[in-house]
Amino acid sequence: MIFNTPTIFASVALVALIMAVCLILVGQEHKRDGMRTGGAGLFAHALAYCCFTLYGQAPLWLTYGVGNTLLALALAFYAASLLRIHGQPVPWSRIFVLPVLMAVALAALIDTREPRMFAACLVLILQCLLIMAWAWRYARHAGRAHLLLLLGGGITLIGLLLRVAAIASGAAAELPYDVSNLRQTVSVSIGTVTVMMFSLGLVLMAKEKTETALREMALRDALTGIANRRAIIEACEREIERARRVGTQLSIALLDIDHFKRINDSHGHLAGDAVLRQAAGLLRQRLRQSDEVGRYGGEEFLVLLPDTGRDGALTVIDGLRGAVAAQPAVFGDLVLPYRFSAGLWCGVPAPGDSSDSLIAHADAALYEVKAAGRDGVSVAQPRLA
Ligand SMILES: Nc1nc2c(ncn2[C@@H]2O[C@H](COP(=O)(O)OP(=O)(O)OP(=O)(O)O)[C@@H](O)[C@H]2O)c(=O)[nH]1
Repeated sequence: MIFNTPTIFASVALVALIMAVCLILVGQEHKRDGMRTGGAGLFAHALAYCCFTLYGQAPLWLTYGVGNTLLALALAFYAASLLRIHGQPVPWSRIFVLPVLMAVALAALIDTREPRMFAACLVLILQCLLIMAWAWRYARHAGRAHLLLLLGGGITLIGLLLRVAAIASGAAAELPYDVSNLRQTVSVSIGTVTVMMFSLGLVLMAKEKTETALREMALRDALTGIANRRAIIEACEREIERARRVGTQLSIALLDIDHFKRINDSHGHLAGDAVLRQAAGLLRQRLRQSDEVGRYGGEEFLVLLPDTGRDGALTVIDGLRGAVAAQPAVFGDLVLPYRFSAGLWCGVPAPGDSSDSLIAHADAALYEVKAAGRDGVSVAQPRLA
């Protein structure tokens, strides 16, 4: 089916304009999430296609030169939007090199036919490749929205390569923007795919990014930055299940800072917060990557030591106690020494064991240490077979 080429240009321009207005309106609320930048790209896209619509009725420098430069500008904004959505700094001067190159090349080659067409396609191809590379690099871990950019970029690339092939094979005369034939219908309709897939891809990417950030926030303790109670209990369930399945040892340690209330009462809540932050940082720093630590309660931390039996766990806890003694917390000019007590459960989880029951054993051991004067470790008694 062959469509009238200027009509396709006008339709794409209208779609791009509507979507630009939507994104710019939505982006007002969240200035840094890349929506307004994406909207600016769509606006440039719409203007570019308006220029193409006028082909044959207005000067070539406007319909071809400005039109293609606006299209390059649109792709530059899409690339910038992608970076903004993923919290990356936008290298504005480098991003605009390709649109500037397009403007300069078309100014120099506007009176030629094949060279100017080649130059325009080449710059757009480079920009598509850049968007695809950045979508792959920055977005693939957040979800699947990057696939839309990869697909949209890929289809646009195919369209551009078909144009290059047509120009190279001497068919450039069939490609002016006011000629309607099958080749033009296919090639120009691809512009619709670019607009739809890039804009939808960017919006979904922003959504995925926000969801990832919310998920992270829901599992982090705001004060210390380590896992919160919910996250560490989930991790505990996972480790219990894994240790039971594989039949390996697991140690669960409940650490509680001694007389923490006194720190708050003597130096204020902010000093207490500084102690909690320092303790959390120290635990994270001293433990292995495969170990897990989370804030279980006010001044209580839960530590999971996979593949670690009683002796190993006692060595780890002694190491932590030594580190805490050697590195008191600091709050302004204040040096705040602190100690902690630890209750441990160690063993291979049995079928009925859950995080609740094993943490309760560690808690009972911790209670013994507190009752015996604090600043020590106790291991829950192994269950009788
Ligand atoms: N600064 C600060 N204090 C907190 C936070 N969460 C809980 N606390 C305080 O931690 C204190 C815990 O007090 P207790 O449960 O009596 O424990 P403790 O003083 O450490 O006594 P022992 O555990 O028996 O050694 C309370 O005063 C809580 O207000 C927090 O996020 N920041």
